[in-house]
Amino acid sequence: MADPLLSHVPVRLKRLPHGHGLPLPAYATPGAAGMDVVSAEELILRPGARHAVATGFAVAIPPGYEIQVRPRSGLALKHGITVPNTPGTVDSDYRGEVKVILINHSPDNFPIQRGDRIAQLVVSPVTLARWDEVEELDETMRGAGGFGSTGGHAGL
Ligand SMILES: O=c1ccn([C@H]2C[C@H](O)[C@@H](COP(=O)(O)OP(=O)(O)OP(=O)(O)O)O2)c(=O)[nH]1
Ligand SMILES: [Mg+2]
Repeated sequence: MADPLLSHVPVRLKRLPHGHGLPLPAYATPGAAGMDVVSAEELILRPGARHAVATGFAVAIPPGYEIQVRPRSGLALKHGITVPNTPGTVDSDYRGEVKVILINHSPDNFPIQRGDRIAQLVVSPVTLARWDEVEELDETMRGAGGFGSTGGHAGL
């Protein structure tokens, strides 16, 4: 049988000194879209605070791809911990440490241990576009209507 990993996009990853001993980002199940990524540092995220959490590695994403940094729903639902810039964008030409920006929306301190799974990384193709500037745009049924123009939430 063909190796299923053959169809995976290879991404070069360099472990940084403070990342030694940590598991690499990994899919928790065979059908997972994101790889869980762990913290390379220990900290306490106070209520309302933000922090760019170290992951302990840098990457060279192949041209034509990006890595999206997304929150974990369990942390969001149970602890109010999310990624304020979600989806975070790691560009293919970025060679610095991958960081996970976290914010604590709960009234409680949120302690993070080294090795805790804090977010997930989705490797995704990027479509590059160019602008084709014109004087007039074609007409549509929607026109300029937006922001709830087709109807609001029941009761509003
Ligand atoms: O969650 C994130 C978001 C960004 N980055 C790194 C990789 C990315 O390639 C770089 C720049 O990110 P972005 O373009 O979102 O930030 P910016 O504020 O526009 O900074 P810059 O002017 O450096 O592009 O920062 C991360 O490590 N994690
Ligand atoms: Mg930028």
